[in-house]
Amino acid sequence: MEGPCWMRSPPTLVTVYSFSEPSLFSMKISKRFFAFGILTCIAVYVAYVKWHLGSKPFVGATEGVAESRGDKLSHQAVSTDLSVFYGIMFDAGSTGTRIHIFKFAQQPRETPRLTHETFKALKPGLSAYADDVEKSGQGIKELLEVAKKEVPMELWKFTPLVLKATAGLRLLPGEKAQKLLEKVKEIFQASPFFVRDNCVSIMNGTDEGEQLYRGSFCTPGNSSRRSVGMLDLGGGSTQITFLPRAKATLQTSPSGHTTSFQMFNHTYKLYSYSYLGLGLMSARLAILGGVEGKPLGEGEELISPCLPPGFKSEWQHAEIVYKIKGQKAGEPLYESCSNKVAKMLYKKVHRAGEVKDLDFYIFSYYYDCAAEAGLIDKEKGGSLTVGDFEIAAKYVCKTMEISPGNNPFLCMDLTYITFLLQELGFPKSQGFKLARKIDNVETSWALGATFHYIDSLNRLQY
Ligand SMILES: O=c1[nH]cnc2c1ncn2[C@@H]1O[C@H](COP(=O)(O)OP(=O)(O)O)[C@@H](O)[C@H]1O
Ligand SMILES: [Ca+2]
Repeated sequence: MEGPCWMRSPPTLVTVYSFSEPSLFSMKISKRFFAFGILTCIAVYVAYVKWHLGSKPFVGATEGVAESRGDKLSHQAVSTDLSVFYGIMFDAGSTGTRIHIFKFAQQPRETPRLTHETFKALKPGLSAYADDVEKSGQGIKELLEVAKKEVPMELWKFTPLVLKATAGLRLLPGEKAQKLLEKVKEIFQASPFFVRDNCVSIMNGTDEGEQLYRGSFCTPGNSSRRSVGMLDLGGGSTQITFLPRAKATLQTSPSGHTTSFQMFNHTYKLYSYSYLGLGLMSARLAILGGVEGKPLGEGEELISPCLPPGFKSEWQHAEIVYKIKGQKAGEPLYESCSNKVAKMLYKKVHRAGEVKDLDFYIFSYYYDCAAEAGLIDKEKGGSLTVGDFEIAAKYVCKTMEISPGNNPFLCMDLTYITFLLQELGFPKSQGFKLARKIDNVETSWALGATFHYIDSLNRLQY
């Protein structure tokens, strides 16, 4: 990537006081002020030169080691002045907790570049421990061990450690979510990494989309292909984020659907919205007719036209086990399922007219379901249209009329995706790119959020 991944804010301006009618008193004062002013100017100048020439990422990382061994990317610019620093981001998602350890390299007078990512994921998500907070710490500690192995010991205390939670914790009662976050904070504070008071939080949905977008600028080698839009289908929520070309899109968007952020000294005005409860696992529950956080009564079961006829099983979601059942054979599965899905989605999603003219990347469960249905390669990803999802949904539902197969939810999931994409405003002919990794970096909001966090530390410093 040629351009900077984030821009440093200029040094703060210093207000200069002047005295128009000098008296003896004011002369004394002004002498003191003059001396003070000179000292202030020198301090500001030194800070500015340090900022401008050193261009170091943040106070802790100025101690970063000079890199001489290097990895693939840092070899391109081997220099004794190359400083290396790290950032650790925990993604506490609704279905799992993941650690992203980002390694950055920075040449003097240049902005930092991402050179490597280490990624590890654990299941279930943090929200699964809502009633057993003590147990939630085990996974976090395990993932921290990965960070200790990855980050050189001398950089631990300069490496920021952050956890951001998404839909799983958003859907929990506030008090339960808070207890889980406090437990994580306790573990973080006992760790050897750089931890601030705001190190754990629940991220709002618009931010989630924004950080995903921000991160797309920062993957290595991404100068030529700035993606225009992104769709993320998580377990609890789904996000749509794009950079509108038409002014009308921003003007006619419902409130809360737009945001703006600064990057490359430029303000980006984004359309970004997150639908809580429309992530794939939450959608399954809604399609089945269940209610989030509410167990079924004695002898109750959820009967769905999207499950294979005659199928009977149990399904666990957010620590609740539901008895589930398919309907009796009758109407073709795809038709009955699509009626149910259409009702579930009715008036829940805002249709932004412009999306049909833009290019979109789609991630997470869009990717997983497409791979499971054999529509794309599991490793390499690929390109698909809304129509491809529909054809696959029809095919999978048809085969389920005969046998449930390996994944009895696949008919429901593919039908849901087909309808969700159309509700969001995409025509059947719309093509999407599906990628799990771009240049060996996980496509997730974690990278953008790490840049943003380190940038905010920089701003605090100056
Ligand atoms: O870092 C990542 N890279 C690629 N896919 C990810 C990453 N993190 C989560 N996912 C995908 O996100 C989906 C699960 O969503 P998640 O648990 O994050 O729910 P949420 O975003 O609604 O809280 C799965 O399809 C999983 O493969
Ligand atoms: Ca997620």
